[in-house]
Amino acid sequence: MITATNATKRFEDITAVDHICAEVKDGSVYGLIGSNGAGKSTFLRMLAGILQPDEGTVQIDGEDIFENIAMKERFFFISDEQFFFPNSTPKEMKNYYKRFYSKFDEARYRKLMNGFGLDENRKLRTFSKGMKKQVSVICGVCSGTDYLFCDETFDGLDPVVRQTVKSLFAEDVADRGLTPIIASHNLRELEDICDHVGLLHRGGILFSRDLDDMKLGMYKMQCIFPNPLPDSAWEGFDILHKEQRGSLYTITARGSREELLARVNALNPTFCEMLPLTLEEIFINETEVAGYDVKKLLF
Ligand SMILES: Nc1ncnc2c1ncn2[C@@H]1O[C@H](COP(=O)(O)OP(=O)(O)OP(=O)(O)O)[C@@H](O)[C@H]1O
Repeated sequence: MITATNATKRFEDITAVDHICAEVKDGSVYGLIGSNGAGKSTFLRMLAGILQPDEGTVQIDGEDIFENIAMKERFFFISDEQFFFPNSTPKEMKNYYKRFYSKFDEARYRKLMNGFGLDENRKLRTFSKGMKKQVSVICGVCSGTDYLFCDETFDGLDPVVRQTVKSLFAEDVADRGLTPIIASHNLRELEDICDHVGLLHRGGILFSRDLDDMKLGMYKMQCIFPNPLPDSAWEGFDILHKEQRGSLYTITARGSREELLARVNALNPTFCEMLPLTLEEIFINETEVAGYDVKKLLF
């Protein structure tokens, strides 16, 4: 398990990460969301042992990460600014990682390189940004580490590759309990992969939730009422959001599915359906309730 306790990092007068406390459970997919400059990369660089916290601790299974050689084999960092040796090829990078990561799965590396249509003997400097990211992802998942730290990993990948990469991560989470921590400024990007999201703002974690908990007991309903309803009709509902366009009402409310349906049906709609909530909607609703305007922070 990864634990950050009051982790703080300053660059002269800038506090990039400000007393972060977070726990990342093994086998979960943790999304780290935040606007530009929120501190996501700095936090990941602390997790990867590149930066030493000025205050607090960042630990894996109770052991500090910084300058802990044995710990380095437990994670792979797919940095936003990827590092490859000058003039190297994917094959040379793979051989380097193989020396470093004892569980490196070469057969899988070959399969994935072929699957992605990448030439392992071509110089990486001749690869596109997206192709370089693909090589990093392949090396990352093949390294057999417990943790994968991803900084804007989906940026620059086309939609098909993005989905493939998400599937690869999901496979490893299910098969061998991999724990990816994915930093992104795009909540939508994490919609279908994360089970826990932390919202970082000005170096601090503003909000951190399990998505299952957030989804539980929150529903969106679209209903048509032939006649306008008085506001009093909604009394007794725990409404998070209400929108009316003519006879169409879109309501987001807390409660059990059955209870909400029964209440709405008692108002005699001509039509009513339950719609799935997007991660963005859940987050906006939850943070609004907590007094934050997340739209200003992320969009
Ligand atoms: N090496 C550094 N020297 C000085 N300031 C730094 C350094 N690295 C980061 N910072 C500052 O720390 C703050 C957080 O930066 P960081 O890169 O962690 O944000 P981020 O959330 O990853 O942003 P983005 O989404 O734009 O990549 C910013 O104000 C940034 O200018």
